[in-house]
Amino acid sequence: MSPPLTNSVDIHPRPSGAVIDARNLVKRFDGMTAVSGMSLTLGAGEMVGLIGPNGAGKTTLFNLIAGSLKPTSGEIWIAGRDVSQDSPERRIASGVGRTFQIPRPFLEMSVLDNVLTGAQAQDGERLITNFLRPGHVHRQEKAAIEKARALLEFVTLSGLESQPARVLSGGQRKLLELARILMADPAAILLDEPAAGVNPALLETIMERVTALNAQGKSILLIEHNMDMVSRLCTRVVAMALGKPLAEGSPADVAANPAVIEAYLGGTI
Ligand SMILES: Nc1ncnc2c1ncn2[C@@H]1O[C@H](COP(=O)(O)OP(=O)(O)OP(=O)(O)O)[C@@H](O)[C@H]1O
Repeated sequence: MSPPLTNSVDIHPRPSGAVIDARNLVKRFDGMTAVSGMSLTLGAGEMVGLIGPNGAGKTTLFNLIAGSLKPTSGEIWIAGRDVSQDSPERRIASGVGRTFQIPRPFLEMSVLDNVLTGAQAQDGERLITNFLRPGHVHRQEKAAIEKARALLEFVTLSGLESQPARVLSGGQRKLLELARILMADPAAILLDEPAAGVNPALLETIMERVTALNAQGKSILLIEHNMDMVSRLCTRVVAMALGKPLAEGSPADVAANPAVIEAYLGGTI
């Protein structure tokens, strides 16, 4: 069972056991506060929905967890370690992968090569190893290609591996991005609106693949406006508004919460 949601200060002085533990995060941009005291935990194997009206601060929270933004204050712990000052690359190595609302693959690169860009830096990228141990480097590259192919099969894009990524539809690009982040074997995955702009058939595929990943033990934090998807996938939902937690509970309870309804109707923003 995960610790309850709270926005009080310094409630977890020690590691909490959660895969992701965001503590009292604040992010100010010039003249505006996008996240203003947000805490949440993601437990091992959990799939949690993060909802809230436009501008609530959900994507900014993802950016803080993934490390593309540094918090004004507050802490981010991943797998029991304070990563607040770590680079995005180190956070990937710590086990967090994130997707974007609008994926930006390398359009002229093949689908397979796009997936390979998600591999953690390999020895082959170090000149000295290339020179001293070419056989080892070759085996690593072969293993990476096999893994990328298996992931393309998992996301149902195998038939397109040699095509340039520009031929993919919006939904297929989301699946490609999922395969790319899986190359780094993340324990926790942050999905930013996987349903947005995706046709219904591919949406089912995305939902199935996300369910399969969770069944494999991946912890998943899902930003999504599609409440049907959230209700089908998540057992716990956190609602935020104005950069803060607003409600937490089962999808049905949160959707019926008057403060959440009010926030969506524009009452609190
Ligand atoms: N780099 C930035 N500079 C200035 N303001 C920003 C920046 N990034 C986000 N904001 C502002 O922070 C607030 C929260 O934005 P954010 O994108 O996190 O919300 P969101 O909940 O993800 O919204 P949506 O559901 O529309 O994607 C918004 O008012 C936004 O304009």
